This record gives sequence, structure tokens and C-alpha cells, in this order.
Amino acid sequence: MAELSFSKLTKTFDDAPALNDINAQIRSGEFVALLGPSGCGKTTLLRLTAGFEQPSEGEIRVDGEIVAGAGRFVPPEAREIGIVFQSYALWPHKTVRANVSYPLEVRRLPRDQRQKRVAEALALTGLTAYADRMPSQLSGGQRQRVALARCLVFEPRAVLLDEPLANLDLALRASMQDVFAMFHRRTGATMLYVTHDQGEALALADRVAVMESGRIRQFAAPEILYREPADCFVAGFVGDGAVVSARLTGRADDHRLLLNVLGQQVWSRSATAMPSHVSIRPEAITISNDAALRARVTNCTYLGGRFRLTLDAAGETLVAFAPRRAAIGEVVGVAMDDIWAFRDPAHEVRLGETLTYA
Ligand SMILES: Nc1ncnc2c1ncn2[C@@H]1O[C@H](COP(=O)(O)OP(=O)(O)OP(=O)(O)O)[C@@H](O)[C@H]1O
Repeated sequence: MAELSFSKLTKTFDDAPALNDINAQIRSGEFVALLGPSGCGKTTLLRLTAGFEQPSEGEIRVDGEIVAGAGRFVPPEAREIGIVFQSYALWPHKTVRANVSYPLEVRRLPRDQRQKRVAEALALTGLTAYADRMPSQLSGGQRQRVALARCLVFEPRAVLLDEPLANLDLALRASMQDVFAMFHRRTGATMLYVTHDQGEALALADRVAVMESGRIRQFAAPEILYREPADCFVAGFVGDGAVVSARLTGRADDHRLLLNVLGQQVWSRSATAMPSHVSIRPEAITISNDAALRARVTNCTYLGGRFRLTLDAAGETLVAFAPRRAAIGEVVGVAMDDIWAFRDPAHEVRLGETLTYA
């Protein structure tokens, strides 16, 4: 399996940048998700990696070898990269076995090797019993597994997946996520997975690149994105909770800063001495009658085992979990702990200054 790397990668369509200075390395065997809102450039990055588009600037390397950039362009069929689309792209007139065997026929592998590899790929994706069926006789999840088997069979250097579960219903998506996770564990394939479903990205990936407007805002493990978002966009886009402005009090200890948040002094984790905002996850809030900060309940939904409260506190919307149902309009006390402070690049910070996030 191969390492993928992007260096100063830019792609412009009709003068509009779809990708803007992408720099990232994906380790051999790593499962990376590209996550971001519609139009942020996820598919463009995948298509450039596959070789369906040429970069406007910058380079793409596969295991150190330049495949695009610096005057070089390796065509898709010579990159040995597997691709799984949301539309499956199976041959309708071929059986499952023949679909899976096809990449090996193109590569002119001897028949006995072909049979062995196809049998392995079908077994790995749980399709052995369906080998003689036509694609039209399969469910959506089974078709996607055929696409996966067809990609795995030629032992690609990396596998690119473009919203592979977008056409499936919720229950099937969950079970297919398990299939992808198993596929990754068993093959150790380098995987680049495009999705706009953050639950999928956080559940499956070793690291997630959060993209916005053609740029990578943060590239980190799911738990880091959740606990230590780099800016307002990532804090708001990934996970539940609130992003509110913070004011420095000037006090700090070794690991934390004392900040003024919603009129309260709160100790906060931080990677910067000059934060502008805090991310307040639902777990960071305790509903307590003793707490000085008062908030009005604006919504209450049952999540199974606990309730999710939406609160209005000093004009900001907070999200909290509570063991009991709360009445809409009820006023509760809110205590904050274990919040994360960061400096949003769009905001300049000065000591004592109050900032607002538009
Ligand atoms: N062939 C093209 N010609 C012109 N513009 C394009 C082309 N392909 C993509 N774009 C533009 O580039 C930007 C990024 O598109 P891209 O498909 O990469 O986004 P995405 O993040 O995959 O979105 P989605 O989640 O909706 O699929 C968009 O503004 C899109 O309109």
C-alpha cells in the first residue's frame, strides 16, 4: 500500500479555485476521510488523485513518485488506484464474479490466479453465495460490496471512495460502515473516503481532513477535531455544541487559561495564549441549580437514555445533555467545565477585548 501526498495543490475551474493550496500527507495504510459541505472541493481532490483531472498547480505523489505536477502526468490506468463510486458503476450484463474478475482480465492475469483472487475478494466482502447473480438481482448494499471486491481484487496502491454509501438507507449505511472498517483492517489499504456525513467520517477514519472553500481547515484524528477544533468553522461543523466568543482575563496556569465566557470566569484548555473563541460541547455543560449562569430552555428532545437541551444563555445558544426532561421556557443554571479555547484566524485578539462571531 502506498503513501499519498499533496503539495501546494491547486485546481481552478473558469478562474474559480475549487482547490486552493492543499498540503497533506496520507500515510501508507491510513484511512482518511475528506469531510466538508457541498462544493468545498472533496470530489475534485479525489478526481485529481485518481488522474481524472490535471492540477492547475502543485504536485501529487504516490509513494514519493510524482503522478501529477512538475511536468509529469501519469494517466489513471497506470496509477494502480482503485475507485468506488456511489453509483457502483457495475457492468449490468456481467455476473458478480465476472464484474470482480474484470480488472484482472484487463491486466491479463493467468486464469488460475484470476480465479483464486476473485474467490478471495468475494469471500472478504461476503459475496461468495452471490457470485453467479447479475447486479440487478442484488440489493444496494450488495452492489456496493461488489464494487469494493472489484476494487480490492487487483491489489491497488490506494482506494478512493466517493460518497459510497450516499444511495443507501440509514440501516444499510450503518452495516456497510462495518464492512468498510473490516475491509480496511483486513487489507491494510490506504483509503481516501469522501463524505459530507460527519458521523460516517468520525466513525470510520483514522484522520479526517475538514475542508471548506477549497482548503483544508484541520487534518486530525476524530477525537482531536471534536475536543480541540482549530477554528470556528471546524468547531461548528464537527460535532454538537456551541461556539462563542471569549475574553482573556490575563490569568493562566500551566495548561489552562482563565477566560470570560458569557459573563462567567471559566478555566479552559487551549493551544494558544491568545484565544478568541471557545468550543463548548454538550458534555462540558452540567445543569445545576447552584450555577451562576442562567439559561432558558428553548428545546428538549429525547435521545434514548438522556435528553438534549437547547438553551439560550446571554443571547447565545448552548447545547446540553440532561438526565431528566426540562420544560420549554424553564430557567436552569449552567456550569461549564473542560471547554476548549482557540484563536480563529479571521479574528484579531487583544487582551480585554470582547469579540463576537458573525
Ligand atoms: N468540471 C468542473 N467545471 C467547473 N467547475 C467545477 C467542475 N468540477 C467542480 N467544479 C466546482 O468546483 C467546486 C468544488 O466541487 P466539488 O465537486 O469538488 O465539491 P464537493 O465538495 O465534492 O461537493 P459535493 O459534496 O456537493 O459533491 C464547486 O464550486 C464546483 O462547482
